[in-house]
Amino acid sequence: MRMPLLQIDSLAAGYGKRDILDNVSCSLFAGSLAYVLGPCGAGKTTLLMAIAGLVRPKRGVIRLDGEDMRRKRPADLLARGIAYVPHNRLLFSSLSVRDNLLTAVWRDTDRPRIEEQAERLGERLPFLKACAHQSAGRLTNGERQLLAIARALMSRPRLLLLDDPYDELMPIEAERVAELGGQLAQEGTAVVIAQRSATPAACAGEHAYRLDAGRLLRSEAPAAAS
Ligand SMILES: Nc1ncnc2c1ncn2[C@@H]1O[C@H](COP(=O)(O)OP(=O)(O)OP(=O)(O)O)[C@@H](O)[C@H]1O
Repeated sequence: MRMPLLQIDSLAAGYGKRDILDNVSCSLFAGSLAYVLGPCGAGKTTLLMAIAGLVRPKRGVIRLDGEDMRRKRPADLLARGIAYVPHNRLLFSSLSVRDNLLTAVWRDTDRPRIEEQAERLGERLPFLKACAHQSAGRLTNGERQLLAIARALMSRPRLLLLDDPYDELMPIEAERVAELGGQLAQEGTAVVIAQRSATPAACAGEHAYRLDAGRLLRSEAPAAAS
């Protein structure tokens, strides 16, 4: 039987004594695109951060390729293929586009591989090359979001977690981000997109979950692009 890339069983997580996630279970296969929907404060960020090792689970198990990830540090999880793109993108506005991309590189020991990946991303997202020496602060919101995703892709993740990626984007920018998520999934990356509600940028036919009072429920597929 095919093993899920990510398997979450009975996960509880939160802050201090307060549980935000309660008994969350789901699984995700390589090459799938999943949406986690929920209103402000539902716990979407908490869930993605727990998967990325940035919030410690209180109970339950998170497995990657069947291996328990609970005690792994965020850097280990990154090395194992989990990349998280935060809600506010966390770019360095005064640094160039290229330098923002290279902030993803922790060790400079494999320069040809780093250059090769930066080149590949530049072919996929031409503005990365065209604006390489421009400061990230001068990019549009859509470009900033794509740069944040490209930075995460520098580590060639198998699981990409996008936290509210369509926030403050114009519809055409949101479509480009959605298109990139779809392409990555088709190429074999598992992509999770957390957002407040189904939007036109979210495509039909994908896995959709809803966070409700700390529980993760299967939801109707988000509306088709219009
Ligand atoms: N570091 C923290 N310490 C304490 N409480 C927190 C912390 N981070 C988030 N919370 C609380 O946890 C709850 C869930 O927050 P979370 O950011 O996971 O929700 P969300 O669904 O991502 O919301 P949004 O759509 O606004 O980003 C909220 O009540 C929030 O106030």
